[in-house]
Parts: sequence; C-alpha cells; structure tokens
Amino acid sequence: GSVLTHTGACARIASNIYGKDLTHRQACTMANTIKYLGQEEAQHIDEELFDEYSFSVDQLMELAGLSCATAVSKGYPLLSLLKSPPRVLVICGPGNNGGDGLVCARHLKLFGYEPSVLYPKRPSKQLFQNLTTQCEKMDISFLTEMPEADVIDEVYNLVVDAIFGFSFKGAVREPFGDILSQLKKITVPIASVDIPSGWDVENGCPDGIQPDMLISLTAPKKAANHFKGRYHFLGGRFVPPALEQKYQLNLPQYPGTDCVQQLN
Ligand SMILES: NC(=O)C1=CN([C@@H]2O[C@H](COP(=O)(O)OP(=O)(O)OC[C@H]3O[C@@H](n4cnc5c(N)ncnc54)[C@H](OP(=O)(O)O)[C@@H]3O)[C@@H](O)[C@H]2O)[C@H](O)CC1
Ligand SMILES: [K+]
Repeated sequence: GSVLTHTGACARIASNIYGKDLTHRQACTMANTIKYLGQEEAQHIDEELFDEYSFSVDQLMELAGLSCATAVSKGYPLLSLLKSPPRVLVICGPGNNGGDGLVCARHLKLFGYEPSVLYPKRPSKQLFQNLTTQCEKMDISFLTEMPEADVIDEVYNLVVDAIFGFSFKGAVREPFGDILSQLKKITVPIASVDIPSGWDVENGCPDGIQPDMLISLTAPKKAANHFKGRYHFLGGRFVPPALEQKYQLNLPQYPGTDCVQQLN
C-alpha cells in the first residue's frame, strides 16, 4: 500500500477499521497495538512476575519508583520549576502503589528535588517500614496532615499521586476521600503513578482528579484511554520477553538504556 504519515495511519485505522468515533490518541494506541490492560489481567501479570518469575516485590517496586522519579524529572526538570526550593509533595496510599511513591520520593531527593511525603495509612509489613526509614534517613519530611489546596499551590511545584493503583475498587474510603477532594482543587500539576487515584481502573472517572502526567507501569491500564494530561510515560522496564509474549503486551521499544519512554 501507499506510505502513510503517522497521522495518516492513525486516521485510516480510526475510520476504516475501528469506526469513526475514535480519538487520535486511541487510534495511535491501536496503530501501535500496545495493550491496555483490564484490572484482572494487570493483577494476573503481577502475580506471575512474583510466583512464576520469582521476582520480589522490593525489586519491582524499586524499578517502578525509579521510573516514576525519572519521568517526573523529564516532564518537570529542576531548572523549569517556578518555586524554589524545588518542593514536591508525594502522597502515598496503603498498598504497593504507595510503596512506589516512597521509592519515587527517595530517587527524587537523589535527583535534587525536595520531596515531602504524606503517608496517612501505613501497612505494618516490613517492606513499607524499610522504605519509610530509608526516606527519613535521607531527610525527607513526613507531613502529619493533608495541606489545603491553596497551601499546596503556594508551596509545592507538583504533586506525585501514589495513592491507589490497579487494586483500587469501589467508593473511596477516608482519609483518601478528603485528600482526593483537595487534589481536585489544586492548580499545580499532578503526576499519577500507574492510575489516577480514585479512577476506576478500566473506565476512568470523568469528575475525578485530572493529572498532567501519567506513569503507566508494566503496561497501561484501560483507564489510560481517558487520560487527558500532557505526558504519558511507560515505566517498569522489567517485563521478561516470554511474559510480554504470553499476554501480547506489544510494548514499544524503550530507547537505549532508559527506564521510561514517553507514549504521547
Ligand atoms: N507489576 C507491576 O507493574 C508492579 C506494580 N506495582 C505497583 O503496585 C500497584 C498495585 O498494588 P496493590 O498493592 O495491589 O494495590 P493498590 O496500591 O492499588 O491499592 C491497594 C490498597 O488500596 C486500598 N483500597 C482499595 N480500594 C480502596 C477504596 N475504594 N478506598 C480506600 N482504599 C482502597 C486497599 O485497602 P483494603 O482495605 O481493601 O486492603 C489496599 O490497601 C500497581 O498499581 C503499581 O503501582 C509494584 O510496585 C511493582 C510491580
Ligand atoms: K496512583
């Protein structure tokens, strides 16, 4: 057939194959055929990484959190920040998404940012205690309560949302309802880890938070179809090729040795 530009290829896919009501972003996704995962599929892949491939949570969390800090440094470089010192608020939830946030905070500190962490519901597992100690020992401050939206806008350059990931279900329970309602009011950018918190993992949430950056880990989840922010990154470069093939993830090639790649 004829040689098509990227836009032309996406337009053809949108109109000829999948119907005319696709956005350019959706058509791109299909043209590149990277798979967007449902909730159960994401959980199966996660289990398989641990049970069949013998990874430990610590290992993958370290790579996931490093990816997040790297994506933040690409989207919001230190020299571009409007407020000095380069403060970043990292909000961590009670599961592994929150663990990714703690790792991200530690790497952001190493990159020269000044992260503060809000970690209101802490699991008793040793892993999370260790990650908390590592942050404390690096002089990362832990907040005792969620700042009001206007205070966040005044003090911080951006917020990393590591509250909920692919295991989120049902109506948001406190204290996270209050936290998310403040996040809906802020004007500084939000960078969401894996899924914008409070969004249904597959269907999104039209009146939820609207992050400026999404860092999808392993592979995007279906909710990413509803992401309208400026930066969509893929991170978590740890998927063994056989697992990628089994689930037909069709991950795009990471550039060189980078741990993240920008999807759009
Ligand atoms: N394979 C990978 O790519 C890896 C991804 N990682 C990250 O892990 C998360 C998934 O982590 P998981 O621990 O399974 O779950 P979450 O962090 O999404 O959330 C679980 C906790 O959230 C609570 N929860 C759930 N729903 C609600 C709600 N409606 N209101 C309030 N709280 C809620 C839940 O609480 P319970 O009381 O139900 O226990 C859990 O405490 C993935 O997204 C990645 O970010 C790994 O780091 C590495 C491998
Ligand atoms: K999140």
